[in-house]
Amino acid sequence: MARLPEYLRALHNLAEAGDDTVSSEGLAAAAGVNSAKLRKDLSHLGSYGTRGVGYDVALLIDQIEFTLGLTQRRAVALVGVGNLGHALAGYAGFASRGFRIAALFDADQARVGEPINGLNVRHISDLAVVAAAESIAIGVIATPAAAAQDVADALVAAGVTSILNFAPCVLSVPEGVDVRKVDLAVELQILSFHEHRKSSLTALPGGLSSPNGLAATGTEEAVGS
Ligand SMILES: NC(=O)c1ccc[n+]([C@@H]2O[C@H](COP(=O)([O-])OP(=O)(O)OC[C@H]3O[C@@H](n4cnc5c(N)ncnc54)[C@H](O)[C@@H]3O)[C@@H](O)[C@H]2O)c1
Repeated sequence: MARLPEYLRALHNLAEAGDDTVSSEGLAAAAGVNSAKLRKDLSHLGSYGTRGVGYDVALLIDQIEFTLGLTQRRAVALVGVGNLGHALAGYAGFASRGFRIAALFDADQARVGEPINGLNVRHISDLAVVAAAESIAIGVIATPAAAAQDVADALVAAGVTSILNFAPCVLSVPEGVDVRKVDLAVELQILSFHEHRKSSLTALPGGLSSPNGLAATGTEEAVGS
């Protein structure tokens, strides 16, 4: 499932470039996976491609969007319109990926009423009313960690059952509520680990460096997956 959004992004790029079909090798390279894995993934969707032709780009987009539930554009509420929240609220790319930022909330009265990307920031106390009116499906938390659990509780009370949490803390939510966490510091720490491992592989006992430049091979993981 985590690879499907990568295939979808690559397929949209191909469609924009005017490509009607793509080989499994071409799509695998564009999505950064190996082609055997891609063929196996797509076979689970019932998509096998045509020998010598490849996959129909538009059809595969439809199949992946259907599988990911993207045929319906989901409404997103963003809570916490500070530095990060401003950047997220102003990002135009969500719409083309199937999401509509439908409401912005903050607890700071000084921010309430501020227009960002066609929406006015609302006070967090309006969350329940707005969530019902806008059929909010996903809540994004971009508040300080100390406020995040209260915000998550308010989102759940307002009927939101999917939360994307940017605050560096663990949220406790009732069963049936899905939480995904994005933490760039964790990703940096993982890269730091790889850096550390590479330098210890090149270091010889006694603190000398390997003359052959022996190094670990590169790895790539999707941020947030
Ligand atoms: N996940 C990541 O990779 C990543 C990267 C940067 C920042 N962060 C985190 O994102 C969060 C926001 O960072 P920032 O730099 O934008 O902070 P910020 O202080 O600029 O903004 C936080 C906003 O949340 C609002 N807020 C506070 N309590 C609230 C509440 N109960 N309800 C609604 N709004 C409330 C504040 O008024 C403020 O506008 C922090 O938790 C930070 O650690 C995460």
